[in-house]
Amino acid sequence: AGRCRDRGWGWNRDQCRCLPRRAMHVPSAGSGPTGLRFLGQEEAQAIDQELFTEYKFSVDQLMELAGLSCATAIAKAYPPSSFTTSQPAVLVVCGPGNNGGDGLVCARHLKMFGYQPTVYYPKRPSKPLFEGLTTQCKKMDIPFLPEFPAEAAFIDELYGLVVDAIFGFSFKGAVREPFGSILSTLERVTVPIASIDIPSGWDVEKGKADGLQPDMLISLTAPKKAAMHFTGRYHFLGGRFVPPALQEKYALKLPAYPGTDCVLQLT
Ligand SMILES: NC(=O)C1=CN([C@@H]2O[C@H](COP(=O)(O)OP(=O)(O)OC[C@H]3O[C@@H](n4cnc5c(N)ncnc54)[C@H](O)[C@@H]3O)[C@@H](O)[C@H]2O)[C@H](O)CC1
Ligand SMILES: [K+]
Repeated sequence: AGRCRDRGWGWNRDQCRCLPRRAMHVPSAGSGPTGLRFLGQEEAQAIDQELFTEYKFSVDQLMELAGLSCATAIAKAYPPSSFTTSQPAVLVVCGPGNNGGDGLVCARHLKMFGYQPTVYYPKRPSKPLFEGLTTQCKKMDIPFLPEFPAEAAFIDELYGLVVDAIFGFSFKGAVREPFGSILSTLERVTVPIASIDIPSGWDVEKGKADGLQPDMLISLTAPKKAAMHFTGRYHFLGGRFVPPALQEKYALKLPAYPGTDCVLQLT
């Protein structure tokens, strides 16, 4: 089981054993077991835009629901009692866009749920939304790291989980600094990584075979095509805010969320 934590290895639920990730089954078509659709990058952005322009949601409304979904999914997969560190310490790494905003909301809810989150947020947009979310975290006594840990081993020692909120569905091209160095350190950590919406550094449609291999993926609204290449243990769907007419327009075929839950476990 120790090998399962090694980079390049993961738990295969079908065969109930650890396997090299490259040997695992990768679905080939554009739809998953429930028939739900995997979105392309432009389609994900179009749905996002329509939620704001046609359906009149505000970004902070949807971000709050997205971040709450992420914290809820994390609490289901990694309850505080499962941490081997003295405290349920979580490192939340936030990027410069809305994916990073989801990370800040997630950190705040994790704190409410009894975790000890620490945020690293190197590129902060000077917009009231992100400034407000940062202040909310600070006023909840969530520490912000001035520098990223230089060694993956420091992260393994101090934290039981890393939340990857660096890039979401708008990521394009080669990773620019400082995120290239951050991602190469994260690729070497052995504690589980939970990625929000897309494993950061992955092409939104094609994935990245030699990139970050998170243990958990929380797809928001609907999984993007990259999710077909996800081989970690937990895949959750969150962001239960898409009105039925919009679900129908984009033929999302979302599975039914259980009761009043804001997340649904896909695998
Ligand atoms: N409808 C929904 O499901 C909602 C999802 N949310 C979350 O929002 C992100 C998408 O947010 P967006 O701001 O459009 O983009 P990103 O966060 O993915 O990143 C943009 C940010 O990153 C920079 N960037 C892009 N490519 C690179 C690169 N190669 N190197 C370095 N930097 C790069 C870019 O300049 C921008 O600054 C979605 O995934 C969800 O997580 C909303 O919270 C709610 C609605
Ligand atoms: K991410």
